[in-house]
Amino acid sequence: MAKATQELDIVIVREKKVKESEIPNLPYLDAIVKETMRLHLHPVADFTFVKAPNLGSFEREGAVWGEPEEFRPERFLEMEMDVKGKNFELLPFGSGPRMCPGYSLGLKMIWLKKKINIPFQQEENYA
Ligand code: HEM
Repeated sequence: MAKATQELDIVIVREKKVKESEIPNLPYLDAIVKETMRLHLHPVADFTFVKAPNLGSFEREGAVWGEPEEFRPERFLEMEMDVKGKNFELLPFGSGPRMCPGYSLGLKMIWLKKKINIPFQQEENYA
């Protein structure tokens, strides 16, 4: 939380609200989103992956992650890994032709979650 607050202070300036276009400038918060998905979204995937039932367990695989049960967002700063179906170690939206078509909207909405609690400002040209 301290690191996330510090990143917001440096990049966004306190009291100012975060705009969607500023999300790429917040790598630590992005890493928190990914780490949360790695640890907590795989049970959802387990239910939906009818074609490959154990794909969801890669997210907690020790050989892949090292201390997989530990909440450590920093791991995503040390590696290039996205959540869009390319990296099979982390598939909160599935992969391939039946991958979640709503992933882009889903990823944006995650930043609005109350638990992360980032004050958000609507973009002026937001349709
Ligand atoms: C964080 C939010 C979300 C997560 C974690 C998520 C996750 C998933 C997963 C794991 C699948 C199954 C993929 C597969 O079988 O390979 C799926 C399918 C699907 N998702 Fe999402 N989803 C999210 C948001 C959304 C949103 C916002 C929409 C629509 C606006 C959406 C629409 C769908 C649909 C229609 C499918 C079925 C696709 C198919 O079977 O061809 N999802 N989602």
